[in-house]
Amino acid sequence: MDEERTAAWWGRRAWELLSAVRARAPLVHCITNLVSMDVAANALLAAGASPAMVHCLREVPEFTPRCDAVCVNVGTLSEDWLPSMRAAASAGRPWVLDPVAVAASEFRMEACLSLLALRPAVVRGNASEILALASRSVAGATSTFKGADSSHDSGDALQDAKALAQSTGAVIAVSGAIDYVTDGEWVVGVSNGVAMMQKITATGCAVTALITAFLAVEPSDAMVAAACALAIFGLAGEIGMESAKGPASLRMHLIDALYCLDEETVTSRVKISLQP
Ligand SMILES: Nc1ncnc2c1ncn2[C@@H]1O[C@H](COP(=O)(O)OP(=O)(O)O)[C@@H](O)[C@H]1O
Ligand SMILES: Cc1ncsc1CCOP(=O)(O)O
Ligand SMILES: [Mg+2]
Repeated sequence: MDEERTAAWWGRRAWELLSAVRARAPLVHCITNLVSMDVAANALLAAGASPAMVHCLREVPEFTPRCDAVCVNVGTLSEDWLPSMRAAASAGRPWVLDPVAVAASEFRMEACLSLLALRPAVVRGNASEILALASRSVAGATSTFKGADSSHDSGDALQDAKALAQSTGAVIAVSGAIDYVTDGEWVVGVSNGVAMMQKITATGCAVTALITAFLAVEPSDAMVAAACALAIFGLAGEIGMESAKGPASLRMHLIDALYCLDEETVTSRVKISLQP
């Protein structure tokens, strides 16, 4: 990174990218899980993007090339959907992979490894998912099994995330209390967000969809797109939490906050920093 990326620089970039999403309304093709479809589509709409949940294989060759970016999420994977995911990932659009519960089964692990080979621009997972994926892609990495929720802190997965980025060429984003984003060389940390976000199902899936929208407007810098989307989503969670009584109302207030974010709030409250 040749320019000095201060906190103020990141705040301005986050605002520029959110503004670009609002101005351009990128069409985001999501093949995402059944749990997340509603919240991911609503998060994309609130941010200014245009979501389309399309998973029929026969539609992919016609539809995906018309989209600005693709989000592939294996949360409710089926044998029918995997060919659609592979076709959408191969359509030449920038795309993001969410390896939900990748260690749940050998079928899911093999599916994720085959998708990784199709070169996603970004992989966003929680720490347990990134550790599990790295354990099968990177020599020397180890993992313990868990489902869709993380049983690790994001920092636990940082070294494996760097190795995974180096071996795949993808930017790896590990979410958690601090979100880490790495291209295998540089690491940035994003400290926006509130712990209650883990108590709403599919917040991870929603932020992966948001990363896809940011990638659509910043395809040449996946690391900046991912870090800014994570910060914007976390900031919406912080503002939403000011009015929320629990997970259900946080879900509503987070989406409202995402819709209402303004320049002053974004530039003063985004917390992204280069990690040593
Ligand atoms: N302890 C935490 N503090 C603040 N934000 C968090 C925390 N845990 C998760 N988040 C945020 O919640 C969102 C979903 O992340 P996470 O729960 O790790 O994903 P997943 O739902 O895939 O397990 C991200 O935006 C992340 O930054
Ligand atoms: C609970 C669950 N089961 C299959 S997909 C899914 C949602 C996972 O969402 P997230 O990865 O954002 O926690
Ligand atoms: Mg997840």
